[in-house]
Amino acid sequence: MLQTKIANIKLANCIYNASGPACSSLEELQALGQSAAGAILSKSATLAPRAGNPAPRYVDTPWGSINSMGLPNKGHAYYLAAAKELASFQKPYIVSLSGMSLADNLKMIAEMQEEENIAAIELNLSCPNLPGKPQTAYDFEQTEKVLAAVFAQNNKPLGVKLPPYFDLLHFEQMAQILNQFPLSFVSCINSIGNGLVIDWEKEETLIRPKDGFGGLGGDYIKATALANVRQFYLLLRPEISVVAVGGIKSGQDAFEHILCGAKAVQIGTHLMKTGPSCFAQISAELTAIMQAKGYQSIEDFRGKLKTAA
Ligand SMILES: C=Cc1c(C(=O)O)[nH]c(=O)[nH]c1=O
Repeated sequence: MLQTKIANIKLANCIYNASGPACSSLEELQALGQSAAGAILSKSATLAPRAGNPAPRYVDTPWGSINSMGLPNKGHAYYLAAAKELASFQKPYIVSLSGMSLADNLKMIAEMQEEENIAAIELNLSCPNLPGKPQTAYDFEQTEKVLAAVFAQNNKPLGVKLPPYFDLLHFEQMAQILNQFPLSFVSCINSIGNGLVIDWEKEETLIRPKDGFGGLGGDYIKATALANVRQFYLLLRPEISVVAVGGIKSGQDAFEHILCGAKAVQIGTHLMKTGPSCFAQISAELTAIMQAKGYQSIEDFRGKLKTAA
């Protein structure tokens, strides 16, 4: 019922984890392997390990979450080595990369090429929490330059993690760039950058880094995520799959993203809040909705959102 394909990668279940929450250590990745998730996606890696920002740097809120983690990770070699350990789960292992420079990204991508247990690379062009570093994907010229350099050397299935866009012209400009490259997928969206959540009783910010400014996830961002999924589904070549992430905590949320055109959906904040059992929860809810509507597979309704009459 829930099987899908991202480019030529088969997933038995179209629901898996978003990069970031609960996917930094081998133990966390193995827990994802043991769960109902259809794939395993790592925390974005840099060339060398990083400690990230001082805590509190991630906080759950009633409407979702706010984070300014600062890209803490165990370094790309760790996630490369993890590939062999995760092969026994027989589900695609995708490595997320977020190098501090184009040179770092190219070096990490080159080292990933020969590892057959890495199904794909998700190149993160949208980390909002590196002080002094703008989100690459908000700079269209730089994005084109990065993708040209990446595809001059990459032969593995590769997609990009995009930030949310809010201007219809930006969707068109970005799609025009992305359509030039042999991308396997785009993952929409990363957190909405630089939100601010306050504890009014203590009269202070919830998180410490960047004076409390951080990426928003969860209910706050679902409507924006749906819009980005829909726009890129309509504007990108059909060979480029759209993977949805943003505000998915139920089968209904997953159904809505697939209706907008998503080939697969990723779970971030809800995974942080409820743990890897969320994949079985959301899978069961989505299956029930599909059965109630008479759909056998996600292709029966994917992308078929109607505009109000
Ligand atoms: C890779 C860094 C990211 C981070 C982070 O490590 O601060 N948080 C996000 O919400 N999105 C990111 O892409």
